[in-house]
Amino acid sequence: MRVVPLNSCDDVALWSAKRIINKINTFQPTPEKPFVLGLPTGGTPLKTYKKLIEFYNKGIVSFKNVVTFNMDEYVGLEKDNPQSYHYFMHHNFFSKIDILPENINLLDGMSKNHEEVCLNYEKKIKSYGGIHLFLGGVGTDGHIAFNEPTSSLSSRTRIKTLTEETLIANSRFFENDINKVPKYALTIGVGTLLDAEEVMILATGMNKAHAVHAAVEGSVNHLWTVSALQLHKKSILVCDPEATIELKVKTLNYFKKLEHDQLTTFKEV
Ligand SMILES: N[C@@H]1[C@@H](O)[C@H](O)[C@@H](COP(=O)(O)O)O[C@@H]1O
Repeated sequence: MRVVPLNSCDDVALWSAKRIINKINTFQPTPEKPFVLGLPTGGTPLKTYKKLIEFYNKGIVSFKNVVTFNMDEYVGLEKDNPQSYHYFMHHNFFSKIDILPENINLLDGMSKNHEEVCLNYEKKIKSYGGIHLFLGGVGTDGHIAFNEPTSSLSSRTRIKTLTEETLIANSRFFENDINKVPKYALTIGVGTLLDAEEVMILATGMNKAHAVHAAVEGSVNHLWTVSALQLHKKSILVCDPEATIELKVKTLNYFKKLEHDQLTTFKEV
């Protein structure tokens, strides 16, 4: 695992946006060979989306030949509900770039047949040959997407019941009323995430420190699904200083030195 300890959450946004852009531009996507990008919602990636939009406006990147798959969606929220992840993505990102509507994929939380929706999502990802880069955040309890503690580490896209901790954490988007937060969500599985060529998880703020510790220094286990990153060939965890406070000094220094050497020797993100 590569851990990238940066100086601020703004640096996390810039670094992650640059990495996405480098990946897309190096790939040189075409309509026949699109770049396939997995995307999250949440407060953490918002700044990355803003940076990507800035780079798009400057003509540094185009999303015309990019296909996206979002990680998850609440069950029972209409697409135009401001708390739905459909709304979040359109409002904060898709409406501000040149992505083609037919290239956007999100799970349908209003469907009558969740199983079929989830199965088709997996099939569609496969039909593109898999995801090139999956961007994600992490929950305070270490969940990735909505893979709550005890989710199978080989799970695929499916419906999940949200834990009380997640309901409480996400109630900030629902007038701080836990009863208004949907109890279920459709989510890609840990296995779906691990299939991506590269996984980049962002962690900012002190409330993510325990999750970062579990991901980097804990053992692989289903209570902290983010720890499954340890099984991935190319996973990157990009952190601000607050998110790394539970790491051992020795661990943190090792990764800081690696990144310093990377910058001075290879001059690349
Ligand atoms: N399903 C989402 C996750 O994908 C996200 O990573 C997490 C953390 O969100 P935030 O970045 O707002 O802390 O929240 C939700 O539970």
